[in-house]
Amino acid sequence: MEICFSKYQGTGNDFILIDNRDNSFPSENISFVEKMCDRRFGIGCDGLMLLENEEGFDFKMRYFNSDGREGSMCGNGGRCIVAFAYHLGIIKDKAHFIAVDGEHFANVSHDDKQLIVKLQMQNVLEVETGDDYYFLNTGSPHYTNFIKSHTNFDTVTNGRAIRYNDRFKTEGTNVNFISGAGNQIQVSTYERGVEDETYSCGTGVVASCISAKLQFKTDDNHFYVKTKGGNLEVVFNHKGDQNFEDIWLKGPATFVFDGKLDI
Ligand SMILES: N[C@H](CCC[C@H](N)C(=O)O)C(=O)O
Repeated sequence: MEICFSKYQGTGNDFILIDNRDNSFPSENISFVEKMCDRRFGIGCDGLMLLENEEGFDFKMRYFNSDGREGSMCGNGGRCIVAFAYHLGIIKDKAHFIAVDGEHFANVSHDDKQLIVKLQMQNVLEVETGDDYYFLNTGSPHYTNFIKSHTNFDTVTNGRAIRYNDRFKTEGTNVNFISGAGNQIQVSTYERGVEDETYSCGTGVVASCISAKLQFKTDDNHFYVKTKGGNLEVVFNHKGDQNFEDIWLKGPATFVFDGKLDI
């Protein structure tokens, strides 16, 4: 069997995209998905996505972490699958799709050289606030904490210590480290399911902006975020307390190459 795929990246968070509208992809085969995602024995990516048909929507997004297991929502992945649907001609400049965490709207635009996708994320109704951390779900679970500077900061070692502590070792969590102030922050993320630092994490960036809003008590609802792989913007409506609505994640979603795999 031949599998056609496309590689995309959104601020360095990279994905394999497969048009599975005919349902031919062996998605139950965890070790096969894991191998496709492997950077040495496969194509290489942080996650793999299937674009499928769903009545009432432009498409359905199914997301797999690079460990081969179907995961929770992926913000950069959501932006990339919208770009993929745009290139396939399934959508024009607007998308309405369904993912594991519910329905999403998105808009596609261009800047001088790339495709920009703005994706609406689920509302956040609850933020756990600890002495030195926040913990919230933006489609995926995110632990966030603030550091003085990213210079010489070891995201992998520090992230792994939190992800595998007694609280999180079974279910796992993504862990974000935030530096900066006000509405301009830098974020690094240790991702569960990849079990490594990724260059950017969309749901993590959203969680970090909400945490920064609560931490810095700024009036701004428009955040500018630097990640290892590029810049993202987040806007939301803070309804008060822990209640955030109309959350949008915006940034480039870029086609890298197409390929074919014989299995
Ligand atoms: N990179 C993704 C997050 C994937 C979440 C996944 N690692 C998990 O929680 O299992 C993003 O852009 O939002």
